[in-house]
Amino acid sequence: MLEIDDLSVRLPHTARPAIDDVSLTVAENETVGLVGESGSGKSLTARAVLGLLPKGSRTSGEIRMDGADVLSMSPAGLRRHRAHSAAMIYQDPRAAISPFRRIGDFLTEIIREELGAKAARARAVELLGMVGLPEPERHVRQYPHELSGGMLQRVVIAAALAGEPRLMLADEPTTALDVTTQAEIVRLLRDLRARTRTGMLFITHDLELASMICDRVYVMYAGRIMETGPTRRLFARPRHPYTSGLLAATPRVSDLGTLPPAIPGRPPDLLSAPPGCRFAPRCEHVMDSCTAAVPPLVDGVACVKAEL
Ligand SMILES: Nc1ncnc2c1ncn2[C@@H]1O[C@H](COP(=O)(O)OP(=O)(O)OP(=O)(O)O)[C@@H](O)[C@H]1O
Repeated sequence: MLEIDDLSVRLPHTARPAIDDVSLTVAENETVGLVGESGSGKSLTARAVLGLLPKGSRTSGEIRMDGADVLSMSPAGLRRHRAHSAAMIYQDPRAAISPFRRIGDFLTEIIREELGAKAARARAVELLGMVGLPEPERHVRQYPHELSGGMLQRVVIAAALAGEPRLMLADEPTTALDVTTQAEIVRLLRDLRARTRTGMLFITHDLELASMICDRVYVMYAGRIMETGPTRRLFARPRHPYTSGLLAATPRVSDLGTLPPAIPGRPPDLLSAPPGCRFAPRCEHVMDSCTAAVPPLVDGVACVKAEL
């Protein structure tokens, strides 16, 4: 359904591409994780899928949604694409909804023209029911400040579903919520996928969360895919030192009182381009050949050591 081929995106005044030769697919009814530390290029990848890259970006490669080339779509084509083929769920629901608009108006924004006011309102009530809100008839008349963060995130998900998109792009959809609400939203996304067959690209820095919901995972670092594979295999037997490092650094409640080992150092910013493997400066297994050339992704892993 979604096919990204060798996508590179370079932002103005930077030393290396923010997205560097990324290939990624999402099939119908599949949930795919895009995981990595802050600044690795996850959000930018989602924005590229929506045709929403920052001005002045230089792009190469291809993004196809059901065969249609996203990067060459007209403005009208892109509007249709964002409503009906790929819809975004953002991290912070309070930032996504204007505080001055009623929930019903927000929800019917993209369908009002097509359906007319009355049918759009009925659809808004139906959508709020779909995402498990208790009193849809009342909620459509309410303003955002009258709902909790978790309820508002359900509204944002309902809005994403309004145009019956084929694909949902969920960018850290639970990060702004407390843990109990996080679990509820993850459950909702899982249920919706079973009911609607919508594919999902689930973006997160949280590996545990990815393991709960994703069929496959791509691990991204400094704009490149370091490793990819089925979730279960990736977590049981990580092959890239970065994936192992991320897994080891994930805190677990059972390890009470001990801090997990963090990966030393920080990811490179866009003004530096370490030669060869981008992760080499932080890698405990680094060898001379690591800095000689960028290791290609072979058989799901981009690491010289994994090929030995
Ligand atoms: N509009 C923009 N202008 C300039 N630089 C940008 C812009 N958007 C993203 N970047 C830069 O591109 C890189 C990738 O950012 P991106 O937001 O995709 O990372 P991320 O993995 O989603 O991280 P986070 O979890 O912090 O959002 C970062 O270095 C970021 O500073």
